[in-house]
Amino acid sequence: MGSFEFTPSNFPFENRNALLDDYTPDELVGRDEEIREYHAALQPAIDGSQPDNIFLFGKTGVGKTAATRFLLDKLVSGSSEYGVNIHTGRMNCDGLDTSYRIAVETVNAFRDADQKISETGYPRSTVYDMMWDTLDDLGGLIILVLDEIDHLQDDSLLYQLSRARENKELTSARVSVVGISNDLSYRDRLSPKVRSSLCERSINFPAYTAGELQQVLSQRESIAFQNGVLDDGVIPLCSAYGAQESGDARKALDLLLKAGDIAQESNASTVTVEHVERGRELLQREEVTRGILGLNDHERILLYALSTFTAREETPVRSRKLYQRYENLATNSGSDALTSRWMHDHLDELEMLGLVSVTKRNEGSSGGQYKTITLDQELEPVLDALEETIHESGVHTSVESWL
Ligand SMILES: Nc1ncnc2c1ncn2[C@@H]1O[C@H](COP(=O)(O)OP(=O)(O)OP(=O)(O)O)[C@@H](O)[C@H]1O
Repeated sequence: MGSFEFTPSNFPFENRNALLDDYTPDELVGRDEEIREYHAALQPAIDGSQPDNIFLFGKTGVGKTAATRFLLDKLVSGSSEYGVNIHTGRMNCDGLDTSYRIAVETVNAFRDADQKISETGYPRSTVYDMMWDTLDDLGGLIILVLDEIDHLQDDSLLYQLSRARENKELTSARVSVVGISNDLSYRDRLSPKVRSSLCERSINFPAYTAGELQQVLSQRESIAFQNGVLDDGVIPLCSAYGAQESGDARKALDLLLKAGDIAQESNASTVTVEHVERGRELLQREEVTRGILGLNDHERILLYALSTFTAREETPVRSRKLYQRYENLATNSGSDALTSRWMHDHLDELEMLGLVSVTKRNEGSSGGQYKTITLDQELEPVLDALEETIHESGVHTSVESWL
């Protein structure tokens, strides 16, 4: 047995942390147009006036948060240089999903440690009053960034903020809101008044192209890796996969990190395209397992039913046939099958998780519509993950006859 002592072994990395999600590079590449637009929208702040509210939208991993961090850091350092009073507060609405909680967080973000308030126990109007007082005490311009704003269950705070000056709640401070969302339908769900206020300036962050991802990854290469350790094809391949997977820079960076880790574990002398391919396989497996772990028993049985068709190369399968098999497996495992209506709703969820793909088809001259379904992942990792999670339900024994 080896000694298992820990000794530094950085190869192939120079600074592995530069590939982690919380790292913001000094310059952002591949987002010139969006950053120019965002910069212009924030420019009034440095001139001493209030910028419009800004709404940033685009799919996950396209640089919305990174661009915000980057520009607000520059704005705050500019404000001290030019003597303008600017404060910024950033909150993620994923953990703070009501106006009440955001208001408490806003109070606490700007108060000294001994003045912070508890998260519960006040009427909402009291919390709002404390928030107005806190903001007015700061004075000047306050930029509130609400990341994942679509998690906010009510729009009371957004509404109140849009009227705060008009209602004389704020007299010395002005607040601009930056809302960030990857839910493209969020804007349409807002009341017209809140929508027109929040979305005074909307900036779309499109998916990265493979070329833009190459710029992002090459910039990180120089910080994260030792000189010359990446084989030529590594960055183009990670970028191509990232572009294929919804143009997500996070995924492309994760893949580059995984390839580096695999090269390190196998004591290779360079990072190769084979390490990238192996890394991709492992990441896909992890993603499939994570998605399946979050499903309930019936969703897993449904996925199992679809896997049996996939194993026999009988996909795309019509929803009626899939439902029959799901019903069979559920009954055999001793649980009552849910309705076909349930199945249709949950197929949409499985599709959003990237596990299945659903296609609507027309019946032809009779004019009816039906759906066909295929598994959107490799069969083997899906079955592995299902088997890990489905033992107790009794489906496992009944499914084998179908495979
Ligand atoms: N143009 C870029 N240059 C360098 N790194 C980038 C760039 N765009 C994104 N990244 C990096 O990719 C990762 C994801 O980016 P970011 O968090 O900004 O995405 P997002 O659009 O806010 O996604 P989400 O909606 O999931 O929060 C981060 O690690 C970020 O540093």
